[in-house]
Amino acid sequence: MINNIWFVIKEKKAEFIRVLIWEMIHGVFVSAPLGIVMVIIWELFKEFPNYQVIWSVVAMMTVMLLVQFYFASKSMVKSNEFSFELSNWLRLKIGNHLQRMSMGYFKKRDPGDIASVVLQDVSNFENIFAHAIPNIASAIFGTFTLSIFLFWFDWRLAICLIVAIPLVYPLIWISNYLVNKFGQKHVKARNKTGSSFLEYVQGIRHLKAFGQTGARFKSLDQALLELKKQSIKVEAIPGPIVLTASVVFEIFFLLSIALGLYYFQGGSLDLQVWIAFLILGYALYQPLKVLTVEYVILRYMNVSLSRIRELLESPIQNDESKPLPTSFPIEFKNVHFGYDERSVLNDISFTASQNTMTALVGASGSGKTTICSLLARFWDVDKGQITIGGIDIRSISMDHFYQLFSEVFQDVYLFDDSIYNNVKVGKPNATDKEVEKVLNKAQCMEFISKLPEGWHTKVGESGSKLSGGQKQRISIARAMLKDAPIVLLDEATASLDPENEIYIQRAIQELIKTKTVVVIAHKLATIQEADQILALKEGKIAERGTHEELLNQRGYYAKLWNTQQNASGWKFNGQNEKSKV
Ligand SMILES: Nc1ncnc2c1ncn2[C@@H]1O[C@H](COP(=O)(O)OP(=O)(O)OP(=O)(O)O)[C@@H](O)[C@H]1O
Repeated sequence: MINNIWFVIKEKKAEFIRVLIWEMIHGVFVSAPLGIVMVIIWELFKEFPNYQVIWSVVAMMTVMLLVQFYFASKSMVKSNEFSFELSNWLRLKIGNHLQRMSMGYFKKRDPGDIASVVLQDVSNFENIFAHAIPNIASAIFGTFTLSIFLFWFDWRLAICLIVAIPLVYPLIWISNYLVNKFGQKHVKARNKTGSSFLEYVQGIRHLKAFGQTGARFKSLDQALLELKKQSIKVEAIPGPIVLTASVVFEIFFLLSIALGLYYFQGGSLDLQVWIAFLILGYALYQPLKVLTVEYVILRYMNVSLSRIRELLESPIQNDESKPLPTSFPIEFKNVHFGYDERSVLNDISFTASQNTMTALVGASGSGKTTICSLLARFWDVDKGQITIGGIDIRSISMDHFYQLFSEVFQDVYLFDDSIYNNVKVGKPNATDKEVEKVLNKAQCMEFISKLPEGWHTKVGESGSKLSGGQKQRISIARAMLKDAPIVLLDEATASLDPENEIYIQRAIQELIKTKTVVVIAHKLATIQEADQILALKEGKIAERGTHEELLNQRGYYAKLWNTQQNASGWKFNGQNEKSKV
């Protein structure tokens, strides 16, 4: 557990130790007045009490109480500030780490689970530093201070009280085991509920359409029931442990009373010392009870710490800073790649010269998207190499790497913000003039002028207030503003009506001027002008050349072309029959 804490906060150790020192001092000042008050009892038991001494002790205690108040408020503020700052810092650290991980990680791990680490586990982590550790530090030092007084008064009775502490250890061991076991199950149930909710809410439109809301709700209901069951179990663990620990402490307190009586009757213990033990002995166990509860909580939080650590230890993509490319031809050299065990790309080699257009075509599943994903480093190649300007893309730092690309995908992602701000994502310091220019070039002004607030109109979540074609044009404007030397286009016009398609084709022509372009196109008619066309078949390049060259080969590409030409004659006339237009 300590290992996990140290690992997660390694850059913040010094601050943590400073906060801990405040807590320790606080713990000492909570217990010290109790020991000092015994001096009054001592004095009162004397035949001629010195009231001067008693007044001095009262004055001293007043000062100590003020100091205690000062340290209590200081340590509370400091530990809260530190924990909030720490959780904020940790979320950024995780975000930064996630950014540098390959897409493979996100495909394998449930996004709801990742969100749960960032939100729930980091909240638990915050509680460790805001409550658990401060309480534990203060309890340990409080107990330590009282123990010093007890040993000073009478070591025999002090040992009798202290001996209870190691006896509670087996309980701690059991709690470790139980909390680990049930804590993991609880976290699993919590994640499952989160994911089920997410899936339910995201898919509610489709569930309604297919009349499946009831069936899906059942699985959500089951997840909630499981969470309830695991929550009860995890909540129930501290109860018996804390209770048993309390019983052990009470027993040893009673034993110390009996032992004190025995020594008192035997004449080896003064009455005032015995009274001191009756008071301080009881007080000694109070912080220890707090300690037991907090320790069990801390063990549970350790499940969260392990999850945070596991995420932070997941490998990131190598991004050593080597020389940056100064020209932008792309080269695939004998690239092999598979998502899992199954090979998807086999020995892919091609060069896309600077400022030329390379089109990827082929049947569904032939590997077109995978080639673009490897080029954009969503994944890294298994074998072979991809270079830009002669430099292996794995050795370009991620920050620089993403500046090399503009991507226009079919699946456009827009932020729930204004059109203006969505476009400015491409270049945050762009002037209004630049934004206007790209919106014009991307054929957006025509529909923006009809919106109530022009380019300040909010687009809704994921651009829900705009049509597919409008969203795509905005994403093209964003890519234009970024003005990156390489453009990746993925089926940008696949599902558009003819009018939108014309607008988008115009916008794309503007975007790709003087760029190195790699385009995935299902509509072969749109890439007839490409400098080279790679026809992919089952993860291999079956043919390559210009449109004319490939048609003349009368091979795979020519077949695809002919099929599409024929398919363009499909007409829906009510009975799904084929007829030439
Ligand atoms: N994330 C993934 N995990 C596992 N397999 C995948 C993943 N993405 C794609 N595949 C598989 O890799 C193969 C190539 O897929 P890819 O998406 O590159 O094909 P594509 O030519 O772009 O297809 P489409 O034209 O339908 O988009 C397919 O068999 C697909 O099932």
